[in-house]
Amino acid sequence: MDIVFIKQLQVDTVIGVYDWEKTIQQRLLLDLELMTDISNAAKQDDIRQTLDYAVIAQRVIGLITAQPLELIETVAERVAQLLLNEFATTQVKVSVQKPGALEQAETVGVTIVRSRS
Ligand SMILES: Nc1nc2c(c(=O)[nH]1)N=C([C@H](O)[C@@H](O)CO)CN2
Repeated sequence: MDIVFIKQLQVDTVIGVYDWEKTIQQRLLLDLELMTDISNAAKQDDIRQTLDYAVIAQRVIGLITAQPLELIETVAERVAQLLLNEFATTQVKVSVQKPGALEQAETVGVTIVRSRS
């Protein structure tokens, strides 16, 4: 199986558990991997036969910025379900980092893998 991926997608949004976080935007960084078969697209050099990463990026940014959320876990799960529901992929890996969250760490985050059931 092949993979279409996006690394370090920057999304500025309202995210966090604490009251002070609900009035500011913070940056999330997303790594997305979508399992798919790219062989036909490659053979025919045809964007219509693969997953367009530009379309995926815009859709994911739209989803995340649509409403405030508390947990990065919720972001990861919602993004995974969107990718499985709207794009031709059987399995996705979604990592969400919140680099500003911990002063003592470069970054924090979660990674999930979800498959079409
Ligand atoms: N597992 C998680 N732990 C924490 C989260 C989270 O989303 N998932 N969020 C926070 C706060 O919002 C924090 O980022 C504020 O700096 C704390 N722990």
